[in-house]
Amino acid sequence: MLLAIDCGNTNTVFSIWDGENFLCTWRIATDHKRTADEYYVWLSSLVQLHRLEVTISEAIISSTVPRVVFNLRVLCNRYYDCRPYVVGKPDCALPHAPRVDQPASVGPDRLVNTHGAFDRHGGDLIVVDFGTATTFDVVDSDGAYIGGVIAPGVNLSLEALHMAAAALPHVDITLPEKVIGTNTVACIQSGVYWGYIGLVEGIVRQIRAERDRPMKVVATGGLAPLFEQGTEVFDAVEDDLTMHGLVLIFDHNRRLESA
Ligand SMILES: Nc1ncnc2c1ncn2[C@@H]1O[C@H](COP(=O)(O)OP(=O)(O)O)[C@@H](O)[C@H]1O
Ligand SMILES: CC(C)(COP(=O)(O)O)[C@@H](O)C(=O)NCCC(=O)O
Ligand SMILES: [K+]
Repeated sequence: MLLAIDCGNTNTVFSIWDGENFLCTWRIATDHKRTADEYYVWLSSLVQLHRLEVTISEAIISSTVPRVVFNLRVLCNRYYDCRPYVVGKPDCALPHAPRVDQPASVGPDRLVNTHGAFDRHGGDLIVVDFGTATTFDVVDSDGAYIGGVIAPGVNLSLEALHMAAAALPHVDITLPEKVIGTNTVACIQSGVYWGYIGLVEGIVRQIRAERDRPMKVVATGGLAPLFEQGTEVFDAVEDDLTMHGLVLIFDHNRRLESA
């Protein structure tokens, strides 16, 4: 079975793929100080709790946080006796090479997302991922990542308002009932929610104009379903897009090795 690990700046997601299905998906806060032993204790107790029959013998990692990769590699070597593929490293091949100024500096999560989305939807896509940052990744007709947009994430924007303005509390994002807020919390929620809807719709419109062709929009990330309620701009919302991309990239490398 394959252990697929997607490490973002806020959360790290672990999924186990049995060749046909994901048996489980679990999240842990990203923390570069976490050791291989700590990951293993956490993972194996969840496996036990869910009474899963699991034998991990292969692994693939995508990480936007370079320092966590060392301990994740140790986890795979020590406890699962395997050498993981790490997306973005030279020994992990990609089916579609990115066409940008510095391919090596593209966030691996973005490359994984574009592979997952291209496989499901074909070319000329915009992939929107609501993570710590909100990213827009443009996929060409042949599946290559050709650039995109990085905007501050929803929770970062809320946190920045709270940090910079003495009278503004920390609030959580929700779908506001109205645009005009009648108290401080409602005003902030409206500004971030509808501001974000405007950001997403505006960027999508401008990307389509720049590319001058029809493009599908696929959204992913924990907050995608919330934003889907306020706009018609998404053609699909898929919470397993990154994991799907990781499985595809893993299979591609396996095929290359056995060829
Ligand atoms: N369902 C959700 N509801 C509210 N906030 C969420 C949800 N899912 C994720 N978040 C928040 O969105 C932010 C980005 O989360 P995540 O997608 O895990 O980011 P990353 O991939 O950068 O680690 C985090 O602040 C997280 O707490
Ligand atoms: C843009 C990101 C911070 C998004 O990370 P995330 O929100 O998933 O934690 C990450 O993809 C990254 O560090 N990218 C490197 C720069 C680039 O993609 O061009
Ligand atoms: K992201």
